[in-house]
Amino acid sequence: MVRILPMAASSSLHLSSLLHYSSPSDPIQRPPHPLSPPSRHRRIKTSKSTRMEGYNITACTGNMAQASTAVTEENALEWVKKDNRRMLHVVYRVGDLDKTIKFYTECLGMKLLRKRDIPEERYTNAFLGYGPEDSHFVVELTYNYGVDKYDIGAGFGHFGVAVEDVYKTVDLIKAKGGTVTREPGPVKGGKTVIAFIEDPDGYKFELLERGPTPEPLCQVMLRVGDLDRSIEFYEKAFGMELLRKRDNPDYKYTIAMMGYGPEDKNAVLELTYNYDVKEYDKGNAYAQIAIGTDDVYKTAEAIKLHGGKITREPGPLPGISTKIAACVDPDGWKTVFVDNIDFVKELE
Ligand SMILES: C[C@@H](O)C(=O)SC[C@H](NC(=O)CC[C@H](N)C(=O)O)C(=O)NCC(=O)O
Repeated sequence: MVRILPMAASSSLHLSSLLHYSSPSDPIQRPPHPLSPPSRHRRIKTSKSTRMEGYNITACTGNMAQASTAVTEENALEWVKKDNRRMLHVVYRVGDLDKTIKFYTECLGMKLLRKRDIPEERYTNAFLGYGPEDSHFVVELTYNYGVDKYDIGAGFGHFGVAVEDVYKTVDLIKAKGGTVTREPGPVKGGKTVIAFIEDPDGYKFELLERGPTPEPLCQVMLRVGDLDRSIEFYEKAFGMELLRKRDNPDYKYTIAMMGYGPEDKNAVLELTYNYDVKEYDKGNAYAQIAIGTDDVYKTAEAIKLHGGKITREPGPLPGISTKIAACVDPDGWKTVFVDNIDFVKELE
């Protein structure tokens, strides 16, 4: 068994999760958006037509600087809400790609969408999900050669999968030898029928009983230390909506569903605050979510304006031309924004 140190994991993350973005550079005048974005964002824009005036405030001084900053912040907020955003995929590391692919396809009903091996960087990616990547939220598994075990930590919660019959799904998973950590039944303090299972690496999947849905892979649950701070960040810096907030005092937690459209049609980020828990160990297994944007440069500016920390300045990846920007939220959870046009070209 080989364990990797958090730092090693973090550097392999940069390579393995970013280098797969490769496509020709962004044209000056963009063609119509080829994605099928969520209902909220159907407007087609060009890079030039959305460019914001007064974005650079570094030349301003004194009161002027304050006035300019205020306007800029307003514009930034407006722009992130109008941007064509969608959760594209969630990236995490696994110790045995074939075992995980077998589990996700046979037990969870996902399809293997694509696989790519990067021998020079010693990793392989596999993309799996319930529909094509140009219109569905999917998982991006990373296998780093020779690394068969990771620490999932305590901050990562689970991935949510909507199924029509949780009991039947659990029976199937048991028959296939899968691990069920919470038997089917109504969620404590609520009515939704849920169950929890574990994949071969110990990542938890919550099965949620719902009617037919276009987006069965429906949640990424992360624990946060200050829910209001997180809600404000994801609203203002990321342009997400607070879709639902529910306090469960009997079980001492509050959840907030954040996303780019209604929960029944779009994958969402489920932020969980456990009373009095301010910090979590993040381990080295879970990596990040990727979100599509029409402009990584403005995305990064808006994140900075709202107190986010940019961990990779916006721009094309070296050697290839897909434009990305990366940041961490107030708890240190990472997100990569990917240029929408470049992302679609990658899939061609
Ligand atoms: C339907 C939707 O509201 C849920 O499924 S919430 C699931 C619920 N979440 C939590 O308890 C979060 C707090 C917990 N302390 C944590 O940090 O994970 C849950 O997991 N319920 C368990 C159950 O058995 O019902």
